[in-house]
Amino acid sequence: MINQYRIGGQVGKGQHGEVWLCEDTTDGNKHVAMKIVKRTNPRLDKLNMLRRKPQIPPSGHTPLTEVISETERQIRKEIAIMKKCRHPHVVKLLEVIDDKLRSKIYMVMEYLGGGEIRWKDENSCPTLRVDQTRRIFRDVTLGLEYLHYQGIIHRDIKPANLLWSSDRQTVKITDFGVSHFSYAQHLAAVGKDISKAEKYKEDMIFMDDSALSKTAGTPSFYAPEVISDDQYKSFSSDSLATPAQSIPRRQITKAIDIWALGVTLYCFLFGRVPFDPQDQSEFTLYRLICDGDWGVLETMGSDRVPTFGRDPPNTYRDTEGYTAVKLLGRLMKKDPSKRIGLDQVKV
Ligand SMILES: Nc1ncnc2c1ncn2[C@@H]1O[C@H](COP(=O)(O)OP(=O)(O)OP(=O)(O)O)[C@@H](O)[C@H]1O
Repeated sequence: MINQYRIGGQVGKGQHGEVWLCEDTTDGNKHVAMKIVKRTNPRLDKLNMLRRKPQIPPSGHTPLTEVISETERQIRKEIAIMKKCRHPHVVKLLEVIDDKLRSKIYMVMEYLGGGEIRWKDENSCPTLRVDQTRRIFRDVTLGLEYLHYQGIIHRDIKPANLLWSSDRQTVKITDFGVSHFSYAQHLAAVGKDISKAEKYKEDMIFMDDSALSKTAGTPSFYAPEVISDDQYKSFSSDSLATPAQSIPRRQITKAIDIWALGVTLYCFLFGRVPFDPQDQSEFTLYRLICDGDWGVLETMGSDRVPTFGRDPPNTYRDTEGYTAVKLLGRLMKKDPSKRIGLDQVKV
């Protein structure tokens, strides 16, 4: 037992901790999910320290106990972001238990008993019908629209982070492990001026937009602007003449989630990722994402709805295939400024 929660079986394991199914004995033994994370992870802490500059250096007044590890900082950020979220298509954080004695943090969340979305079979054929994909896509779009309105960039939208509710009627966005809260983006979303902002002052620790320039998420779902010049361009032949430092870094915005939503939709419709290098190398993957095109199979979904190809003629305008391929094209526009917005996606 941890407080009122009776621990059952393990449902998953992530980079930072394990997720367990629990019963809330004060609420009719209702199922909840508990993510148990250690406050420190020496291996990850060391790796992260190498990757980033400290954001808030401990001052002479900072007690030693307040100097938190990199792992704990990430967990606190994840918790702060989840606390902001109350939406039918975003996993709900119910409670946080801080166990200082065991140096652990327990995150109690609503239990999404339907598990991960199965979108391909062993032959990489799609397992979802087009109407099922449409429903899932609608749920994710609404959840993502809410996150962006809150100023949250998820940064790891992919099928594995979309879980079914127990009744399999609803899909919810989960895993805020690499998400970012930007006060500036929140104000922009609600149409306010940053200089007049007083609220959220306690979130200063999470507002450093420079952290956005660090690559995070899952490579197959990276948007072109996420692939930093030092990862791709500095190794490309052009860069022999142009040092990587001289190429300006592109701004990372919520548009990276829209791209990842496009890759996710592609996975659901075709049972494979749009950019899949034969040599399995990360460099080729980055090149394909930045400069390559994606293919369209003749049919989409397990019900094999015709697509009419990559650039279907207007005569197919009223078909589902035409609409889906056009939508994929607008979601996966290489230039983030030309990428479709969620308001148009909904239309
Ligand atoms: N609220 C939940 N309800 C049911 N299962 C969940 C819930 N949250 C997570 N899981 C399951 O537990 C697994 C581990 O989740 P967790 O978020 O810790 O790790 P992850 O998705 O691998 O991310 P990371 O390694 O970045 O922390 C997930 O794959 C998911 O299947």
